[in-house]
Amino acid sequence: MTPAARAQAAIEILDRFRPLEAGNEPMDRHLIAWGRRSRFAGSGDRAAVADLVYAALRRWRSLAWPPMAEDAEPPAGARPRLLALADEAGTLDVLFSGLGHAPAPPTEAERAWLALRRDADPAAAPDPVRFDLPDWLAAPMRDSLGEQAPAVLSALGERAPLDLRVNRLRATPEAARAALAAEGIAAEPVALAPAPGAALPALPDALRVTAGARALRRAAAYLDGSVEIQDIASQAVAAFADARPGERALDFCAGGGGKALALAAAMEGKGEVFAHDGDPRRMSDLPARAARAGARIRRVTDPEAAPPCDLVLVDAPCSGSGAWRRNPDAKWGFGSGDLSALVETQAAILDRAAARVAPGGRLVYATCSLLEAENRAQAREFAARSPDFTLEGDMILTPLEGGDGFYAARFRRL
Ligand SMILES: C[S@@+](CC[C@H](N)C(=O)[O-])C[C@H]1O[C@@H](n2cnc3c(N)ncnc32)[C@H](O)[C@@H]1O
Repeated sequence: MTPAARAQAAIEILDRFRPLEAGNEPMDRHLIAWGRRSRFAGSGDRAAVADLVYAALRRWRSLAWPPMAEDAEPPAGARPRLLALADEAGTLDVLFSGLGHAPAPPTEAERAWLALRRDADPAAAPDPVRFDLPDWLAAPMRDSLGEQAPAVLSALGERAPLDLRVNRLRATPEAARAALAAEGIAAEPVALAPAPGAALPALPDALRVTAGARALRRAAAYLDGSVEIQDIASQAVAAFADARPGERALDFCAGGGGKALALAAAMEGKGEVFAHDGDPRRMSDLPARAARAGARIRRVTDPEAAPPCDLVLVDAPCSGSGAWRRNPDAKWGFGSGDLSALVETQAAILDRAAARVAPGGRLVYATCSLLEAENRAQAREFAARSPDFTLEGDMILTPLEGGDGFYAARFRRL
């Protein structure tokens, strides 16, 4: 497919998706359905179309701002968003050529709108537009992020990097980098960038892929468990939990097991790691992942059956707002009722998980959220109703530190 035909495909996919309407299927299902309908599209085409679609979804509202006239609606549908992206990238005439399967060239009215857009001050847009959020969410997000809000929310509009955690049970960082390089994948050491005066965990095993990302899942270093795909903020949460060799750890919301695997590596294969999830099907890939990583992880369906643990990690179900640059479709369907329901679920999970912590042990609560209600407010309320736990410290990460947005609080049981 030509770049222009890919742009046309992205417009058609987005127009089926309709981001601001309720009850949408996740975008990855739309992309899979398009791939099935479009046998002519190779893997490079599919990746390029997905990139365009996600780029538009991240900035769905600000890309269509400003409207042509003060009292007019912003332009509707995917075409103006793709026009705006192409205009920003300087590829308008290449992508909107009207030749072959390309979208039609910009009309006079569209060119006039793009000129207006180029001259507009983005900071003059209303907050939900400027921050690319559903209307109701702009105020809670601003309250949660304070003066960092504009920078953090603008960073959520960028493509996320691809980070790896070198699995010390299988390889050293040097050996993993060499193995990746032999297959054309460049990966450089990467660290969190703390704000002045802030202390964040060191991540000696973190790498960032700088070239060859598409070959990763076929690379020997990935297939033999030398590296795991894991964002640096997610790695920082595992490091913050401070799992040590010989301990007994329980990952209470293990999902696919990314954090359980990181805990097992930090424990150097010594001790016990249990994994639990409210939906055990979420852990179905874990045995294969653990075998590949050389880690022993025992799945438990009933967490009450697990013995008291030195460390219980609650990587709670949450808005995912810290990772919306990866899943921008999720933010458009996220409602205020969803937030209240999550906050309630998180509190119930914390109470249940706390009962599995041995005296003197740690409870780590984490979310990939940027919202205060799911983060510090949740941790404060747990501390207030749990006299046998003390809050040792917490950590707030945003994309400004270089990874996804995450929160983690560590409590110690008396
Ligand atoms: C943020 S995800 C976990 C991601 C995982 N720890 C990782 O690093 O890949 C949250 C998980 O919590 C699980 N969950 C939801 N409700 C739960 C509950 N009541 N008890 C335990 N787990 C629950 C979800 O099924 C989901 O897999």
